Amino acid sequence: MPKVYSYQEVAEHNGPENCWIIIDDKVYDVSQFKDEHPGGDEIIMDLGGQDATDSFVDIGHSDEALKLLKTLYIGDVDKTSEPVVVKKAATSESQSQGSATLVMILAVVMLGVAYYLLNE
Ligand code: HEM
Repeated sequence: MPKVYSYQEVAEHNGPENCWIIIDDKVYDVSQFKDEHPGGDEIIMDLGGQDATDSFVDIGHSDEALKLLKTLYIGDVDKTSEPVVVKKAATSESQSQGSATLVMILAVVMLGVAYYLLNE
C-alpha cells in the first residue's frame, strides 16, 4: 500500500531542504533532485508543496523525465483532504494586493471630490 498524504502535509514540505510536489495526485520528493533539474531548481522550488501537474505537462517533458519522476515517488495525495494554498514569503501577489488597496483608497477619495463638486 502506498503512503497517503493530505494536501496540508504536502504543503508543509515547501522549503529548500524539504520539497515535495504533486503530479497527477502522486507525491514526489524533489528535495535532492531539484538541484539537478535541467530546467533549474527555482522553477521547482516555486511549486514546492503544491500541485505541479499543469506546469509539468505544459513543458512536454520527455519519457526520460517521466522515468526519473518515478524514482522520486513517495506516495499518493489524499484527495478527500482539504486543498491548501501554499503561502510564499514576499511574492508579487502580496505586492499587487498592496496596490489594489491603494486603488481602492484613490477611488474613494475621487468619489468624495466628485460628491463635493456636485453639491457646490
Ligand atoms: C519531479 C518533477 C520533474 C522532473 C523529474 C523533471 C525532469 C526534467 C528533465 C529530465 C528535463 C530535460 C528535458 C526532458 O527530458 O524533458 C527537464 C526540463 C525542463 N523542466 Fe522539468 N522536471 C520536473 C518538474 C518540472 C516542473 C514542475 C517544471 C515547471 C514548470 C519543469 C520545467 C522544466 C523546463 C522549463 C525544462 C526545460 C529546460 C531546458 O531545456 O531549457 N520541470 N525536466
